[in-house]
This record gives sequence, structure tokens and C-alpha cells, in this order.
Amino acid sequence: MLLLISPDGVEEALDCAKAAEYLDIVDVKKPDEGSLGANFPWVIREIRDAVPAGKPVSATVGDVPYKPGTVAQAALGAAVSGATYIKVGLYGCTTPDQAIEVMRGVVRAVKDYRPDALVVASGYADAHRIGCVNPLALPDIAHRAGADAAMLDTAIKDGTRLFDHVPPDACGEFVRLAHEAGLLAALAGSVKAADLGALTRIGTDIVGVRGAVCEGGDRNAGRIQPHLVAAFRAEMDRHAQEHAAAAAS
Ligand SMILES: O=C[C@H](O)COP(=O)(O)O
Repeated sequence: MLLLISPDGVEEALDCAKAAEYLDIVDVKKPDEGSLGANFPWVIREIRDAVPAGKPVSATVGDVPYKPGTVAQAALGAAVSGATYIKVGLYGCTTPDQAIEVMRGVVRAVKDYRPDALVVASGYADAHRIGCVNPLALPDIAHRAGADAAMLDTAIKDGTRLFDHVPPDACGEFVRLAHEAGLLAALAGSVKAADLGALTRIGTDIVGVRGAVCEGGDRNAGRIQPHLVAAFRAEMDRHAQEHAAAAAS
């Protein structure tokens, strides 16, 4: 399982760089603009320059509206700025057809510019609270649009977590559907170390985290702490080893 960490700007990205050996992907977002809030192109560029070259930079395009042209253009902006994972939060899409239309535009815009970039279609575990597409529809949406990964996060960061809205077995079904479609499965949403056993067991490819590696567990007031990133990675490794040992026995 890969560890994706979301700093909110250049300063926190420098802290991520200090913990680079413990993480896999640095994810640029602007939390004060929403769960998948988009940051400025120059921030993506600065963060790309600040983290080791071997670590991919991801960027969120935002909690986007159903405006395929606008979103495609924004996604290209993230790719031009140096991100190689382009994440789109399908906030304003109320049907799978709308979501597929948005994601097809993103895939074309990004891959025409950079064929090796990975496009991530993200839905929300708490979709029922905001009226967007069902979380379990994401793998099919991502697949039909030609994206590389299906993801879930939570839209409303009020302390409720991924598993409060999509229990582990349903997340397992999400992962199974993604894998069946040849996609990576990414899960996030106030994930804590205690969730890592279940996330490992169901075969999650990427876990996205912010709050759990901020001081006090506070994604807004707290700052990302390199030692918390290291501790989170240690827990991931422990679960991976236990899971491998159980599978081998
Ligand atoms: O993509 C990952 C998100 O930023 C997760 O943030 P969170 O762990 O604070 O919910």
C-alpha cells in the first residue's frame, strides 16, 4: 500500500520532504477550499521542486462542478505545473453519466500533454450528505472514462470518517471492483492508524492521509509532523507484514 500525504502548501511540503523516506506521494491541495480543494499552479510547481525528484507529486483539481470543459482545463493546469497524479473530486456530478463526461475530458486533457500521468477519479464516501454519485459507482466511472485510479475521500471533514460512511466490507467491494476494472484503488477520509488493518486486508493500493499525521490529529489547526508520518508508515509496514505472514501460513 502506498502512502499519500496532503500538505496544504510549500511549508508543509518541506516537512513532507524531511519524511520523504516514509511516504510515497506528496498530494498538493488547499484544504480551506474544500476536501479536494485545488491549490495554485505556482504552489504545485514549488512543491514539485521541494520534494525529492523520485517522489511523485499529486494535485487535486478541486471539488469540481459538472462543467467538463472547465475541469479539463484545470486538470491540464495541474499537469503542466508538475503533478503526475491528477485527482478530481466529482462533487457536482449527480449521475454516473455526468461523472464519466467530466472524467473523459480530464483524461484527454492530461494524457495528450503527459501520457504517463495518472488520472484519479474521486468520489465521496459521504456522498449521501452532498447529493453526488454513489461511492460504489466510482470504479465503473473511472474505468469507462479511461482513468487510472478510483478514489474515495470524505467531503465533509467534521470528524466522521471513511468507515463511518462506507464500512470496511463495502470498501472491500470498492477495491474489488476497481481491481476487476484494472484500476488502482485509493481510500481516504480521516483515516487513522487503527484503520490500517482493514485497509490492508481489503487490498487498498493507496491510502490518503492528512489529519492523522498533523499535530493533535487536527487537519486544520495542526501541521504535518515528520515523526507522525514515520509512525504512520511503521504501522502500515507492521500490518503489511502481518497480512503477508497470515497469507503465507
Ligand atoms: O487525500 C487525502 C486527504 O487529504 C485526507 O485528509 P484527512 O486524512 O485529513 O481526511
